[in-house]
Amino acid sequence: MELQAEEGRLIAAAGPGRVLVATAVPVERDAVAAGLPAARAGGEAPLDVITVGVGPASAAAATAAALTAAALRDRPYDLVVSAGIGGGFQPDAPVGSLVVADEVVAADLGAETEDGFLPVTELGFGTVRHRPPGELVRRVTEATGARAGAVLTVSTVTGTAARAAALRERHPTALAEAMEGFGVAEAAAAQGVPVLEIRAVSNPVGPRDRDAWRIPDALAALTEAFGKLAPVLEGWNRHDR
Ligand SMILES: O=C(O)c1cccc(C(=O)CC[C@H]2O[C@@H](n3cnc4c(=O)[nH]cnc43)[C@H](O)[C@@H]2O)c1
Repeated sequence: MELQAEEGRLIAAAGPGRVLVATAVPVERDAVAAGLPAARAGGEAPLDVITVGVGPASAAAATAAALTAAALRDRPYDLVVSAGIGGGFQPDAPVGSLVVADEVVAADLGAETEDGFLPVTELGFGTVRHRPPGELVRRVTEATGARAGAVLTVSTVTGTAARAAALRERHPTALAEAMEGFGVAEAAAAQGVPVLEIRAVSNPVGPRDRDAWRIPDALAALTEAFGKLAPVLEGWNRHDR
């Protein structure tokens, strides 16, 4: 496999569409890269896998920097993928399973009131939702067997059954939560680039229980998924939307 290592990132082969995969931490980056096919000699349009840090702010800043750098080199990306491990809402997203976001939702961006949570959109600001291209989501589910549903972005990992239930009540289609998707999506949207989010479930969303974590299994699921996804991502371009 032709794989160039640079500071904080790996470059592997892809096809016509330029794809940026944003993972939070190096183990996730390496799990994604391990699933990618060998680069074609002299191949154009690499698929880049980078680390963007934990949490939406770090993810947005690092993704924006990578997108801007690529655009300034006249090699803009056609698609950004937020990928990594995440918590799964039970029983719909069991540990070890794969989830693809049909919506990337900022679940705790808003205000607490006596009557409950208000998203920033109801306060008159911004956005709390990005929608990946439906056709691409469909192709990902077909290629990998991933379930499609909302993936929530939170700044605080859920640690109680009560909070898990409250999130699910506000977002009935939610299958997973993680901490970077919305930040990656905001950076992509600011540059007019579509976004996708893929999460391998490492733990249930709910009461904190480190013994229930299955990080190696989730990383293996991520590797397997990207093995199947490479042709889908390569073959897709933003005009397919
Ligand atoms: O110490 C804890 O109780 C705890 C529980 C869940 C996650 C963490 C992390 O520090 C990992 C954050 C990291 O992994 C993604 N992730 C994985 N599972 C979840 C989750 O259930 N809720 C939110 N994020 C999760 C996340 O995207 C970060 O990159 C600690």
